[in-house]
Amino acid sequence: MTVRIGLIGAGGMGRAHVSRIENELAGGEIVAVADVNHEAATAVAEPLGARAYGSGAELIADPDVDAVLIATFGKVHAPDVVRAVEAGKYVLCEKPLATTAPDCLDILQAEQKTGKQLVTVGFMRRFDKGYNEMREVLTSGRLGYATLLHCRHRNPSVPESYTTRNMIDDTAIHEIDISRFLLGEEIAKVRVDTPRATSRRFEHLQDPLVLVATTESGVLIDDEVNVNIQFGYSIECELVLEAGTVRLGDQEHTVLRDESGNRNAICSSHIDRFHDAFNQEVQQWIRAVERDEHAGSTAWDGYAATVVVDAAIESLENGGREIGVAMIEKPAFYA
Ligand SMILES: NC(=O)c1ccc[n+]([C@@H]2O[C@H](COP(=O)([O-])OP(=O)(O)OC[C@H]3O[C@@H](n4cnc5c(N)ncnc54)[C@H](O)[C@@H]3O)[C@@H](O)[C@H]2O)c1
Ligand SMILES: O[C@H]1[C@H](O)[C@@H](O)[C@H](O)[C@@H](O)[C@H]1O
Repeated sequence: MTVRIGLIGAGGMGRAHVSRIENELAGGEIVAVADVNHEAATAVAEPLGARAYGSGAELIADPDVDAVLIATFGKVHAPDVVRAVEAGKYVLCEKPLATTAPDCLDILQAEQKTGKQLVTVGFMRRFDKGYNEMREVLTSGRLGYATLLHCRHRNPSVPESYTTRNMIDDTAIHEIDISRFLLGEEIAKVRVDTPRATSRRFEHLQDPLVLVATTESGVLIDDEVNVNIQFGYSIECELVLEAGTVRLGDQEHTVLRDESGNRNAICSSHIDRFHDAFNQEVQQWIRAVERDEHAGSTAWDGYAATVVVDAAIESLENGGREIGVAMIEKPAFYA
């Protein structure tokens, strides 16, 4: 069976997913594309012989769409996720699931009503080889339990429209999710530190930021979010255990050695750094939809990350005060 996929959001991420589904992965085809910018939808749809729509609602109602891939702006994800779920369609929604906890709760409620897990959140780092090896070191128990997790999320630059809030709800959300994935527990409290700002930023940005979070068992997580580092895209992570440490290895496949020394190439964005993880994520989702099964992170994971984002933003707005993360009790549906 070929899974007939409808894409909502024909921007950078949407087009990257179309390219992987059409050229690199098996088992899926794009049959419809929706974007509020109808021209953008048509430009992606036409070469594929797919239908173009001006809204997610029309695309979700199309009976030829088996499953929905959402790559619109985070703050507009929720209504389309709810519509897709109510239509009984599997949905892979780019991160964040939604930008507020109430929007995430609407999704959790809609999904539970169907009695079936239909929502996957695009936390693609969960498919990265390095993070999975780190997790294996922790779960094997051979180095004891975790005490600290050091993370760095560095982007070369961001557009002027990018806000300080986005540094948390769009960028740090990756570390919030991967910390939960690695450590297997929830984050209990968080604060945001604001060091001296770089001159290489737009004036309105508080860049860099450091999120300092503590998990339920007391593991301390520090996450440097630095979105104007200039030199490239650099994601680092080190887990400290009782009897050793494990960190993500070098991001590139080769190291060049010549008269200038040893060096490897620098990634330029999430597209090259997480190419394999994105492919794994989308391929596993397509295969799972074929089998009528859920794959990847759940709507609960989307909610759990967003409540930490909310607490971090509250901290930022209150001079870096530590804020407790207020979560609902996890429904048995997501156990
Ligand atoms: N996993 C990752 O590492 C990663 C990387 C980049 C972006 N993303 C996520 O992908 C999503 C899209 O990001 P992007 O960089 O492609 O943004 P983008 O601005 O390039 O594209 C977004 C598109 O959505 C369309 N759109 C906006 N609101 C809409 C609506 N209500 N209905 C239909 N179309 C609508 C816009 O017209 C635009 O074409 C975001 O959620 C972002 O966080 C994830
Ligand atoms: O590092 C990038 C960057 O911070 C983007 O703004 C975000 O949308 C991506 O998801 C992330 O991988």
